[in-house]
Amino acid sequence: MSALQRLFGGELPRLVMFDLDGTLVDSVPDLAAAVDQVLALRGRPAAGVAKVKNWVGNGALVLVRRALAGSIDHAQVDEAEAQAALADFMQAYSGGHAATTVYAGVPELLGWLRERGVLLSVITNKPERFVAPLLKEKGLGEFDWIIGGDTLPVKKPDPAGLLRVMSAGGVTAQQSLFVGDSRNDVLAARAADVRVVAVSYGYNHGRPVALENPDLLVDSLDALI
Ligand SMILES: O=C(O)COP(=O)(O)O
Ligand SMILES: [Mg+2]
Repeated sequence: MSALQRLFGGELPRLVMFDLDGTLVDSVPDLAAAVDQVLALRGRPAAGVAKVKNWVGNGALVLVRRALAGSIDHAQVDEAEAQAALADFMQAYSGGHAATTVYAGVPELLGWLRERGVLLSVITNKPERFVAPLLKEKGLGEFDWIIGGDTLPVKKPDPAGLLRVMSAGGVTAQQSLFVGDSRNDVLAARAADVRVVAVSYGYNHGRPVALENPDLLVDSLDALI
């Protein structure tokens, strides 16, 4: 029996919802390049991949606020300045996803779930406009529902995206799984009463995601099959 079936008492979930950045794709190289362009426009030194990796996960506005602050704590950043930087970021990140790569094990799990008729969704805090083009460019195939960070009035850790998708699919929380890399993913899944698998390789603000107490922690997604 697969690890996924073990987690569901011998059955398969009917719906699997995935986080995107740090779970399906390693997108930090392109995110960092866009952040560094925003900083360069302001005459500021580049942040680089290592810092940006710890700043990703709360959406584009928080990412640029952290970049302007130069730290994960962005409380002091002026809102008008942040909005101007966000506009520059959206422009810079539209440059494409050439440096973004799909994590090992992802195509295998997606193919395995599709063969079994499991419903699939992506629920990410990345702005919605970037999501479908990125999934297409990386050959990750069709998902039944995509929710971006600006699709709804709230984003993860709020469970609204998960609730919306489960309702659209006519699927209960018991029949659903969330797969993510960060605290926000675990909190959103818990708030929706959905089981959650975490991947150890992603971005969790510099903190091991095991500390967030997922139901299962895997080093690669093909460990589920
Ligand atoms: O844009 C972000 O903050 C990261 O999004 P994620 O929810 O796909 O990890
Ligand atoms: Mg993530």
